[in-house]
Amino acid sequence: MNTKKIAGEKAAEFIENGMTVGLGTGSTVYYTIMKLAERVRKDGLKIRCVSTSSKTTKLGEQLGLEIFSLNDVDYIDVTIDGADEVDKNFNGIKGGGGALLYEKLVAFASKKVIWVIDNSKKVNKLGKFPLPVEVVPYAYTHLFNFFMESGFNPVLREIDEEIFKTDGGHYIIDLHMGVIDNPYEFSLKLKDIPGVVDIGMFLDMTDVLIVGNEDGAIVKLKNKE
Ligand SMILES: O=C[C@H](O)[C@H](O)[C@H](O)COP(=O)(O)O
Repeated sequence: MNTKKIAGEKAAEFIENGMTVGLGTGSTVYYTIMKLAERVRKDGLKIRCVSTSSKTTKLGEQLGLEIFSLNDVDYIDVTIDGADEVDKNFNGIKGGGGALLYEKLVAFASKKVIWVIDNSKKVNKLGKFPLPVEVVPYAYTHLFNFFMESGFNPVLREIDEEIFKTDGGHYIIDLHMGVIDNPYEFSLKLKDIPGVVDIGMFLDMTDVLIVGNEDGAIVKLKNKE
């Protein structure tokens, strides 16, 4: 049973004719994008999309979805995205695929944000998943050393022995922190460091969580059981 598919496809049901839709990045929202493209093709669903990464743009365009730049829309009705871990308050860590900055910008421009995850992503406290920090390349060695001295266990993200570069042209340093007891305080502290562009901690940004299970998708609304 593909629980990512179950969650991803369920989220597509939230999209209606005429909407501007934010398309997240990753292997779960992939199924949402596939389903939306099918509805566009078969049912004549009319939507405008805004993408959160070059990967998603490529996929969307291949499937015939109309992709607009974020600056060309006034707002986004609904954004659907994945997450790397999510706590009971719908706060989460994202950026495992490196798309955190654009994902956060798209989420910020959205009236509603839906996350699609499988059961394994639910946590009591954030921090098990390494926290991605997107940094300006000009200063990355200094930021790395600072994180090291602070005891944050930093790892510079590389792919095929090359430093990974985000769509925004930045680098990512993943912090292996363990449990983060006060995410709000820690988020402010990190974002205050010069050269930190953004971090993969998404606090109070998500309205609906869709969790894929073996026996179907569970839809949870924020602050309601
Ligand atoms: O940068 C990537 C994104 O934040 C993804 O949404 C996140 O990593 C979850 O991806 P997946 O659904 O593939 O686990």
